Amino acid sequence: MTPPTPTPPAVRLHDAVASRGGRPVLRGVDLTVRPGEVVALLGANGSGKSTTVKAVTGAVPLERGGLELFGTPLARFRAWHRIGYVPQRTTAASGVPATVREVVATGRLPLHRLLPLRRADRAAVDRALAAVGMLDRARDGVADLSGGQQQRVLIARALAGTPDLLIMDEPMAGVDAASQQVLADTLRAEVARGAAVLLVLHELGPLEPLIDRAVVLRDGCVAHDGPPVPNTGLHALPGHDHVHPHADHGHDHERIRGLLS
Ligand SMILES: Nc1ncnc2c1ncn2[C@@H]1O[C@H](COP(=O)(O)OP(=O)(O)OP(=O)(O)O)[C@@H](O)[C@H]1O
Repeated sequence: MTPPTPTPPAVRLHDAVASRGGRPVLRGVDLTVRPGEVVALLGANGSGKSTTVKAVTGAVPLERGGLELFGTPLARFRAWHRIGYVPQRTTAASGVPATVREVVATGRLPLHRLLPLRRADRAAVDRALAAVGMLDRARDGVADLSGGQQQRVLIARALAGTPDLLIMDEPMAGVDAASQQVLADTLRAEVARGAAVLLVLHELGPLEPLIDRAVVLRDGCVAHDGPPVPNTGLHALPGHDHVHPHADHGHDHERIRGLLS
């Protein structure tokens, strides 16, 4: 009997080299995210985190190396509806004359193209709004929301497409503690249904128990790829009692703490 074909990773970025504004930014990045896995991309300002996730969405071209999404090379990949992307927070939403529901409904566009929303689409939009606690604001204009609320709307837009890969660039930035907990619960549900999650973070915060792997960038290179590291500011939460299987790698931890400072 032939053994079952293993499920390919949701993301396989290998030896990625990319420039921005004519300057080299990624200098050989390897990054793999498997279904059901939550990977945090960490590193100092300017280390290349946003550029890496933009490369994963095909928005930043690679000069060397390769990208496969769900086992398909980027050049042949068409299943963009399988990916939900929440960009780094901007103020771009102010001035957009759309309601919360309209913005979240655009997350269904890749699935139903330009056809009118069907009942299943409307239900998915409602579910996504409820997941981020914004169902009661569905009719409000996005321009009238606070920055943190706009961020939740963008997260709901990504969730509405029930993606197999969810990519979020600093989803916690400017989000209060209660909303961070809402996001943590939402991500837990996404992972439970088998989604892969790639997060750009500065601190793990309430997401810490969900993170399977931390990838730390330094100057466009991967400086660490493994379990999240205690006491780096990532795990320095009160009451943190998570025990790591690699907790004996004291020297590694010292080194990684240095990388993040
Ligand atoms: N559109 C752009 N044009 C030119 N240079 C850019 C552009 N975007 C990013 N860069 C440069 O690329 C480098 C990496 O930026 P990137 O946004 O990937 O870093 P980051 O790790 O996400 O940083 P942060 O934590 O500050 O968000 C920086 O030196 C930045 O100045």
